Amino acid sequence: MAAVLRRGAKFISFGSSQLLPGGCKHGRTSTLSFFSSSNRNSSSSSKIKVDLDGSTGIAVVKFQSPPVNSMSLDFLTELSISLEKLELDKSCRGVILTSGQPKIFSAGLDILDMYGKNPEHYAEFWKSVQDIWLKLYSYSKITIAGINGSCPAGGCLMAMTCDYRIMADDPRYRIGLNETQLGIVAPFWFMDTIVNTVGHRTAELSLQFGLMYSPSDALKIGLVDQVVPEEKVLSTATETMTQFMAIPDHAREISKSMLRKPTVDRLLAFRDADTKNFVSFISKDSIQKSLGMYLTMLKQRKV
Ligand SMILES: CCCCC/C=C/C(=O)SCCNC(=O)CCNC(=O)[C@H](O)C(C)(C)COP(=O)(O)OP(=O)(O)OC[C@H]1O[C@@H](n2cnc3c(N)ncnc32)[C@H](O)[C@@H]1OP(=O)(O)O
Repeated sequence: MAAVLRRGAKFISFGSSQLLPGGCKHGRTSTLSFFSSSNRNSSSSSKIKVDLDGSTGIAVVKFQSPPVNSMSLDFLTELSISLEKLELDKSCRGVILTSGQPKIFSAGLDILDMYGKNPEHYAEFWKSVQDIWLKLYSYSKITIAGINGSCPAGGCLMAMTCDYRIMADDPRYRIGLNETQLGIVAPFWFMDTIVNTVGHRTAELSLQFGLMYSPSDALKIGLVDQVVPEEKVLSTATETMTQFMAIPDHAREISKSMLRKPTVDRLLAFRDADTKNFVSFISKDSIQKSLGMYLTMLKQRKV
């Protein structure tokens, strides 16, 4: 247990010194608004803001769940609904996922949804994690992640489901699947996703050590496709989207589907077993204790 905490503490101490600037303040806000005009269609639920430009067919989906865009059940549900609407909208051809929170793309799965709850809650939460992965990994439209901040664990998984990843060139930011550092194990479909992205050998090292990469290292191993100055993340994503859009949709879509279908089918085939595994694993006293200590450490490391 102490070893788990020490490993976790190492990541966290890297986090406080390298990932984030001092004095970072987080506001907790909630908004609900909707407007539409001839070419732009914006909607905003409390955690997800969608801005669809009808003239380009590009939708920007912005995470706005302070403080760190952690993927709670509510966040995942709202994101799933937004993505479903966009997929059905014929005027949308591509989606850019990015963050409206400074310095964070997403802190990954919300640990509070995996800690101190009952088995029914864990099952519901896990199904919503599976659902967002299934939706994004088999999404028919073009998806680009504009990674404008740190991106651990579930945040990295979400970015890896996209067709292309552009990361802000800030050496304090990190991206990777750090689960082992928390004393937990990424499920097989997280593993499949990183293997498909960076290759088997790199994924082996990455997963066992729970490595978190700087933008330049992530570029070297192919975890991200491009690193640009932070202020250019969105414009580069839009330019890249235009290049994808130059390809006939049906040919691109079928190619994507053929490449990804075996991985998607594997989770579909074992979805119930995967949920049971998660519930049983996360309910273990030792795992709950590790997560509790990790949460305490996150809170204590504040300056
Ligand atoms: C068994 C099956 C395996 C399932 C696979 C699991 C996948 C996962 O995604 S697990 C989650 C892994 N995520 C992390 O390890 C990230 C942890 N967070 C951080 O390292 C940092 O918070 C940060 C780098 C993302 C941002 O740092 P900073 O801007 O300094 O913000 P704070 O650390 O002060 O955090 C603010 C606030 O948010 C709480 N928090 C952070 N991450 C999470 C999270 N993933 N879930 C829930 N809550 C989180 C943190 O505790 C602070 O709370 P308060 O003290 O109440 O403000």
